[in-house]
Amino acid sequence: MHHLFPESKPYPPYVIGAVTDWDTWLDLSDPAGMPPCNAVELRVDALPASIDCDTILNHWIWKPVLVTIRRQEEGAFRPIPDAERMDAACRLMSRASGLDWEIACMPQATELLKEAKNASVTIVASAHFFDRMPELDTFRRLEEQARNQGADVVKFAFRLRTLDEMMRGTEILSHATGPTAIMGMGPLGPTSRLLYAQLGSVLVYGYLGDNESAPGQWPAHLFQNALLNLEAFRTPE
Ligand SMILES: O=C1C[C@@](O)(C(=O)O)C[C@@H](O)[C@@H]1O
Repeated sequence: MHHLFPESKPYPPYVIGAVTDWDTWLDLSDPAGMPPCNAVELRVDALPASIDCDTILNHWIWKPVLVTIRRQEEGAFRPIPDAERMDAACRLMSRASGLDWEIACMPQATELLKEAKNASVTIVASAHFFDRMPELDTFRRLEEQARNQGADVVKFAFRLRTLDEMMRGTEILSHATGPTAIMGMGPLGPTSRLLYAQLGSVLVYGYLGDNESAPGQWPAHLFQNALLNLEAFRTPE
């Protein structure tokens, strides 16, 4: 399988287009569609329970896919028991380029993560704070834990309320010990995403279709255009 960063070149950041509805996913199977992103995140937990892994695999798309089956405590659209999440991740990994797994659940998923590694599937190890911005120590501890357990990318999403909190995000990036993606949620989320992209966040999440997958995202095409228009991200001749 393809690694999410085929050239081991995470900068400029990859725009991830999050998909939360089946019709948008089906539209992506048209190769002429050209979704405005580098990779598509399929939020399996946002699809109706009637859409099983076989159906998803039968309608796979041509863009690199990051599979996410979010746990309830970190914002799932519908609750999925852990065993079922693990099973679905294992099946979908046969076609995926990346797998998002919560740092809190990594210790129970060592086999799954080992299989992802063996299949060169990028492991995005994540933690989400929908109502607060934790202290820097919390992020450092989570990052260390995630990297020790095989994370390729460590990803944090957090609710931002103040400029101080937004700046704390920049410290996460400056202290990072490997590829890191961070993003703010809430009213300051959109601004933070562009700022963090410029400061080295390796993934920028926007949405495809009509619905955000988290508060504070931009439509993916706006991110893509914005990044292409920033001189910092132009490839030197
Ligand atoms: O974890 C993340 C990041 C995210 O929560 C965001 O804030 O853009 C969006 C989710 O779809 C994704 O799984």
